[in-house]
Amino acid sequence: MDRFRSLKADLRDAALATSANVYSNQTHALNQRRGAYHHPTFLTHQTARKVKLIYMSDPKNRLAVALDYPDAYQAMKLVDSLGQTCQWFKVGMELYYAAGNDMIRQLRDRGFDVFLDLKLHDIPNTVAGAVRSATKAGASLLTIHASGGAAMMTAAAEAAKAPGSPRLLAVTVLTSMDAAQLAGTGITASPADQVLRLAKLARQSGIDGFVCSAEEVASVRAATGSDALLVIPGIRPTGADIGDQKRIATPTQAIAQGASMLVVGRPITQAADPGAVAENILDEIAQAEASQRK
Ligand SMILES: O=c1ccn([C@@H]2O[C@H](COP(=O)(O)O)[C@@H](O)[C@H]2O)c(=O)[nH]1
Repeated sequence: MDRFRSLKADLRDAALATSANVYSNQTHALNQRRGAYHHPTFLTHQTARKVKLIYMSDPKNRLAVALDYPDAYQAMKLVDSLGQTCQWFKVGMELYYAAGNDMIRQLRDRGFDVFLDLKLHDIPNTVAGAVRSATKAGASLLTIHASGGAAMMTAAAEAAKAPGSPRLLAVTVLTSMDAAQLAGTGITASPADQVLRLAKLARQSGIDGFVCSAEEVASVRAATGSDALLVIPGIRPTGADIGDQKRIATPTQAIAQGASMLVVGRPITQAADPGAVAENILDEIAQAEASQRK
């Protein structure tokens, strides 16, 4: 019995590590050539007692830096200051509306992966078209709002079946909202219940990536499976300014709860030494990951 429990835990950890590594058709070959990330390496040792899965995952694939800047110059200044410390950059509305696809191209030309956080929320036909346009832009991840409903998410998922499409992430309840703010929009469910409801709806609509806070990640993981990509903003290293975020966690807490990838903006971008903060977060991710494997 113990043998099976241990194997199950190994498989769960391995699946978790796999889900943290997001492959897009467009960037996969390039990344492999560059060795920019290590796919989880599975070495199967058949021993008399059990099958052991050993894997390596790269913490760099579990951190996306939010480039919330008003122009490409400031964004690239931060990117360049980080050198090769980080692999994933998130381009949100502020930067995309100012710099457009050229911003994505610049990041990709430097070998980085792009998470396009546009939080699409419109009628199904319009969102499907936006997914097709974002595919041409070259992002690896793209967000839509789960509150757009099942028909909208199904249309987005259909559009994202085209080769080279980004993997879709359904944003559940924004991490800047608490129960009172949610109630103000007419939703009387707790953030935890509403997140779970929307994640299940997204899953049924063909979406297998979700954005929620660390407070809900364990229940979303349980409901959506080990292959789901759970992306968590509202990350605040100990002592960092909370700002407008409400449902927050440290990197260690988020990984321990089952996050696949963390999104961190201001704690890195507003720091006196962004590279040092990013490295500390990557260390925290590596340590949290290691203690999960114990
Ligand atoms: O629920 C959500 C969804 C997206 N975000 C985005 O993540 C970053 C967080 O930035 P910080 O500076 O670390 O707060 C930002 O780009 C948001 O648009 C989120 O915070 N919550």
